[in-house]
Amino acid sequence: MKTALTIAGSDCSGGAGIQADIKTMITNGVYAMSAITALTAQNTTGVTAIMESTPEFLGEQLESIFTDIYPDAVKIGMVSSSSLIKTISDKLKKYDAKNIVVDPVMVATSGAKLISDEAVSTLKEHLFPLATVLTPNIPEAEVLSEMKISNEEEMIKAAEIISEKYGCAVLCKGGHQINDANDLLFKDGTYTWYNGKRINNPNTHGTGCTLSSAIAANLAKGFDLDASVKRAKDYISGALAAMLDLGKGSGPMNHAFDIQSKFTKENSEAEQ
Ligand SMILES: Nc1ncnc2c1ncn2[C@@H]1O[C@H](COP(=O)(O)OP(=O)(O)OP(=O)(O)O)[C@@H](O)[C@H]1O
Ligand SMILES: Cc1ncc(COP(=O)(O)O)c(N)n1
Repeated sequence: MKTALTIAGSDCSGGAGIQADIKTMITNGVYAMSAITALTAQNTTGVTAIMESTPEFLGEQLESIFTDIYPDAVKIGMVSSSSLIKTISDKLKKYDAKNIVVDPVMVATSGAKLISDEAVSTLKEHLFPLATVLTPNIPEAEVLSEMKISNEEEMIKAAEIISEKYGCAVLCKGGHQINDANDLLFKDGTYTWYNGKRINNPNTHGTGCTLSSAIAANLAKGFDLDASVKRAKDYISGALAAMLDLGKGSGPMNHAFDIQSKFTKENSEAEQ
């Protein structure tokens, strides 16, 4: 069985972070492992507390993983401080990690800031150059390209700037309303659109985490980047279209939409 590792923060409410990543990796057919960068106390309405891992403890987690079950792909999500980012880049280099998907998580859907300003420059210097693909949303792509994005041409330009600056592919995600949930992959000087149909679902907590983990899982299985993005896009569309509605704020998606039918009959029997 192929294996994937998520290096990210825990979301105790289960919709984003490590929890979303593990659900996504399992349902995309790989064995999932996790190295936790921080514990968050959060739910669908917001983040109330963050407790970071120490760099030493994060380093120990990564040593345990890489010296035993080598990951075929690595996804990196919320990493809030420079020392944690440096620990990750040191270990990825030490173990020659492959298929690295970096989701530059900066702000949660609920509005909470998940990274310090100093850490953004450390991400750029130490982690982005190791990435196979970066997956910024539009606000993150604006920060990284230092330009405003208000149409598709500007999305292409921003992705090109980021790709050239860091020498990796860039998937600029269009979930933030510019178009119909169309994402742009800029790679090797050219671009491809991955068109999605906007699903009228207000519950989008964890979409970024889920998409990047689905890409990592498919890279782990041996698909190339284009095929992995296409498969990840199909997966997230299915998870959103399942219209799960939990919590008081922007709720989580149904990561298990594909296997849920197996349980539908017994769940409804149990409810009666
Ligand atoms: N309403 C929607 N319908 C269909 N696809 C969507 C919708 N919202 C987001 N997506 C898709 O979800 C993926 C994540 O995009 P988005 O821009 O929301 O990322 P993000 O902002 O990093 O996510 P997060 O909300 O987790 O921070 C993209 O493939 C995007 O096109
Ligand atoms: C631990 C953790 N990692 C990432 C996110 C971003 O996800 P979203 O923007 O969908 O809330 C989050 N809320 N929590």
